Amino acid sequence: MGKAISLEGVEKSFGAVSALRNIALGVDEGELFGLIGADGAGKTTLIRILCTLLVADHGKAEVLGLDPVKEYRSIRSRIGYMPGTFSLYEDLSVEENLRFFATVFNTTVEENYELIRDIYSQLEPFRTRRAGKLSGGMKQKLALCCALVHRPDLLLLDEPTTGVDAVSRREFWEMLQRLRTQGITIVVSTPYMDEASLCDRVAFLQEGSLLAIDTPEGVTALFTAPLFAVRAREKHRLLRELRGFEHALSAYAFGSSVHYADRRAIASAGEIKAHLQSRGLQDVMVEPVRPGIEDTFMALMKQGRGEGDD
Ligand SMILES: Nc1ncnc2c1ncn2[C@@H]1O[C@H](COP(=O)(O)OP(=O)(O)OP(=O)(O)O)[C@@H](O)[C@H]1O
Repeated sequence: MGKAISLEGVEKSFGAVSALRNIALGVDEGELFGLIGADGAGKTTLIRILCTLLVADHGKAEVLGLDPVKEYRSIRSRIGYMPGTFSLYEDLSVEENLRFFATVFNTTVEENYELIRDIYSQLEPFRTRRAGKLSGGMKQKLALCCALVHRPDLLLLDEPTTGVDAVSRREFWEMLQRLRTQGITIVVSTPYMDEASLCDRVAFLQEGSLLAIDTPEGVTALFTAPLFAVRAREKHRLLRELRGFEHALSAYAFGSSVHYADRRAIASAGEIKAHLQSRGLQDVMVEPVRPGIEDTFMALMKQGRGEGDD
């Protein structure tokens, strides 16, 4: 299988800020690839380099086998890009926006209708409505249609689900899964760690550095410490006590419980419970849990900040 994207030693700085440091990654054709990272991690910078809107300071980049500097025109005609902020014409209707993007790419909505039919059918009832008057979820769907209308080989989506409600978020990912089966390579950035598990592979970025790149299962396998879900009546105190426990590797709030990782190879729930009770905590419950992708990201972030097990 060919590579849709290949980066080696890519660097980008803005003044004193290193937005990307020594990035090496490859994305296979047909992959659904996630770029996961918090605000400021470098996701937007990376996507802008891939869609030829920014030039890297150093390193080698290839997009669809082409050079983003010398062959930016060819790349632009073969990619679909959805920026993080709403970029459509708010004064044009749904239908007019779509026709506009089709015309810019020398095609027609009819020519590639099959590709967008699923998504566009949900927008059809609002086709004469101005884009600016659509709900957040509907705006995202229209932006996706506009990015797809010329049947790109590579789709670059910058935080498409940020600020979108949970139902629209799920629907959006279902759309991406369907698009992948149509042979389109998709790179999608997100600050939501739970979305990582929906990708074929993910790259995890922190402060411009790549901390891990693997399948969701591969990332999860990096977490090897004994892990427990712990509850008690006073959650804040529980967190403090767990962090202060002499064997603690880490403890962080996780939904309604606290996930506690122990730095020893083997640790027992009974011992941790007894310790917390001896510290005066009430209604303590401790049970072993399997690490998920979010646990691994939390651990990688901690190591990335130099707070790893020392
Ligand atoms: N044009 C610019 N001028 C100066 N600094 C910039 C510029 N663009 C990005 N940065 C800085 O580079 C770093 C990476 O930013 P980037 O936008 O790529 O991160 P991100 O992961 O996309 O996060 P966000 O969700 O906030 O967009 C940040 O520290 C940001 O402030």
